Amino acid sequence: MSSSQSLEKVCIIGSGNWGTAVAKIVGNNVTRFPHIDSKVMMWVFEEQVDGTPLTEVINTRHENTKYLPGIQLPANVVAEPNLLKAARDATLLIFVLPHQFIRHTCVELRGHIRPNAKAISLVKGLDTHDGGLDLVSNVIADELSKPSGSSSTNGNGRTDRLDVSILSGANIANEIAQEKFSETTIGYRIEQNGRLFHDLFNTSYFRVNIVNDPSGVELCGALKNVVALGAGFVDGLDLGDNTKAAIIRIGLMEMMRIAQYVDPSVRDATFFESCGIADVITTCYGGRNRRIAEAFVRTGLPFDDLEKEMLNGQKLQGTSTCLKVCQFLRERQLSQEFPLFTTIYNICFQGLPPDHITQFPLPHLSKM
Ligand SMILES: NC(=O)C1=CN([C@@H]2O[C@H](COP(=O)(O)OP(=O)(O)OC[C@H]3O[C@@H](n4cnc5c(N)ncnc54)[C@H](O)[C@@H]3O)[C@@H](O)[C@H]2O)C=CC1
Ligand SMILES: O=C(CO)COP(=O)(O)O
Repeated sequence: MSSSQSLEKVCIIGSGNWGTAVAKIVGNNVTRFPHIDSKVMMWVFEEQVDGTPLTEVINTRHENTKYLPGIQLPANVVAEPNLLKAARDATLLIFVLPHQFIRHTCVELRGHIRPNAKAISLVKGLDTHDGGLDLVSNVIADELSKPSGSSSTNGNGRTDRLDVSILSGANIANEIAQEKFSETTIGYRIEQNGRLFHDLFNTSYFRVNIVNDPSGVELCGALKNVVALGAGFVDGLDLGDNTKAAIIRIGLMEMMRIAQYVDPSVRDATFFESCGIADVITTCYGGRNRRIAEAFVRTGLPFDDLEKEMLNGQKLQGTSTCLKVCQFLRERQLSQEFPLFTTIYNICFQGLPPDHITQFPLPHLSKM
């Protein structure tokens, strides 16, 4: 095997606001490691920007003018519109797409990734499966480890399950792209892979901590987006900081309990990592879910219209996560135990007036 074949090779699957900020970090970091190829492939869902393909804009200007304007990318980040071409040589796959695009992207990739590939998901959202909630990391592992045809191996020539770590934290992409200090959390199943991804992402301004609680890290990232909608309603109603702090506190308590219903192995301690309380706070102050929920109250327009008008192609993750989580709770007769999540759902989807955000009954304390 030649030395270039034995190098780890990185492919970033996604090129939105966070995907592009991450490309800057990873593109710079790989040049420090002799065992990692310095070329970083980035799959771009192709679109025209002022009449030019976005991939061409990125590869000539080294800037994603649509999703992360004003930030220079390292020249070793190569934008590629063909998914299979982007990922075919990669041993380190970084998934950073809005959650609604994950499954079909993985189905397209099935049978086309390297047998020794490892993955990490930066996606904050959830999927559904047979009436239950499915973690995005499971969707990625399931879809990319499924047998194709009757072969005893799967289409990628691998017999084992793809290992998928999780990265999630208080990480507003624009701030990190400007190298403002923040922390993040990697949840690993296989410690060696957690350490490998730690090295790929860690910088002086983006401090990575690794924990052996992948489901906890992932559920934090998905569920906090629902709490952020509640914070946006508070802002839209001009209710002030004490009310927002209450929403954050109650939201965190409900997140911890929902996580237990989804995966009882989730650890409470994970909620005190960057992926937990810190991400709830940052998203409830600076995130897109908060901003659109505030506009929902002030304008009365539907979320879909506001997303199109205000986000320039970026995607909201909170509303569809709220729908899936509250359906999961309802089917298990658990809604009454989660009054904040249920109220947010009723405001988003059932026409409940937003001022009900502070009018829900408190659950019995012994249940918290
Ligand atoms: N933006 C942020 O500050 C952060 C985002 N995240 C999470 O990262 C994930 C990705 O978010 P962003 O990078 O911000 O994306 P984004 O919301 O900025 O951009 C949307 C992306 O979806 C792509 N897209 C549109 N239609 C598609 C299709 N049919 N198939 C595949 N891709 C399609 C667009 O090309 C674009 O790259 C989300 O789960 C988000 O919650 C996590 C931390 C921070
Ligand atoms: O996840 C985020 C910050 O950690 C970004 O949240 P929004 O998607 O609400 O902008």
